[in-house]
Amino acid sequence: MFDKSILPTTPLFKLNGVCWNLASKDILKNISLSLPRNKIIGIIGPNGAGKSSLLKAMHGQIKTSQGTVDFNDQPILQYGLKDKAKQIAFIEQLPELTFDLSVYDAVLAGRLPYQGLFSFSNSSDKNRVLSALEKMELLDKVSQPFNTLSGGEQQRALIARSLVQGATTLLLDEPTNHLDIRHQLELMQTLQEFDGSVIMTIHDLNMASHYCDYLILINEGEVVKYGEPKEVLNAELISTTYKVETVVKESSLGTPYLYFCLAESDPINSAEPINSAEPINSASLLTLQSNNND
Ligand SMILES: Nc1ncnc2c1ncn2[C@@H]1O[C@H](COP(=O)(O)OP(=O)(O)OP(=O)(O)O)[C@@H](O)[C@H]1O
Repeated sequence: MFDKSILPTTPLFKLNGVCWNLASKDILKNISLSLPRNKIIGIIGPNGAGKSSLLKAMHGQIKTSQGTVDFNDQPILQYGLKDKAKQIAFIEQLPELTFDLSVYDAVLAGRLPYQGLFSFSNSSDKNRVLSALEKMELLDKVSQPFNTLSGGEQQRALIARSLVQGATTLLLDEPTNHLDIRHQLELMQTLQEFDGSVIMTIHDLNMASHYCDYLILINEGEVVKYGEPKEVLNAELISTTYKVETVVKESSLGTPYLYFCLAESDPINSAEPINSAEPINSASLLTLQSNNND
């Protein structure tokens, strides 16, 4: 659980001059960031920019070449595995997950950090698992093999495991990957309702604009811009970083909405917008969300 002695104003993560060099390649270059708690923060940038590497550095999965990563005012590399797992859940991209377990057992695995060498799960663990599955609307799948769930259901089961783990910080690597638009919206809504902090890599800039409180735009291992979506999703910055023509409009909710095309075409009138089709028209988005709540 979150350590109550930590002041709410203490950054969740503080990165100071983080560099990661591997085989003479600079994968992360001098990254300094101070990230607030209880927000949804999106890491955006082109393929190979270093988004997943940054997420792994925050989780202490890689030993950076220079600089420090502090989580709740303590170096992430000093956390023991169990202690870290009680606070942070790292959810990788789905294709790498091959649980040969039932949904129940996959979620119960979230209690491992709380168990001793010879202790087994008890009735309170069972209640936690069932309550998390209920929250994620997966109670009817409890005995189903995890591998047979749809991508969206697997993501929800992994979030249930994070809840059972007691983690108040979720680090997610491209959680919307492989999900159809409805499941993407459902997942983002679940993350909005999560009672804690969420940091995720995400490719869909319009989805990021709509759901993230802050964005970190990175390119070639460097932070290009960090701030609120309206500061980061600037046509010039996005055009330069992604090497596409970009036009930014304002959605009816006041968030940036971006149109793209390859250089020298007109982004709005060109035939094929490359990411989410026609405005993630906020009205229809909200209609869908409110339908889900019925
Ligand atoms: N373990 C590794 N060994 C060698 N190179 C690596 C390793 N991890 C990452 N890289 C390289 O670092 C760069 C950044 O990779 P990373 O996966 O962080 O990018 P990304 O922004 O998440 O990309 P994508 O959007 O394609 O998932 C890439 O050039 C990648 O090949």
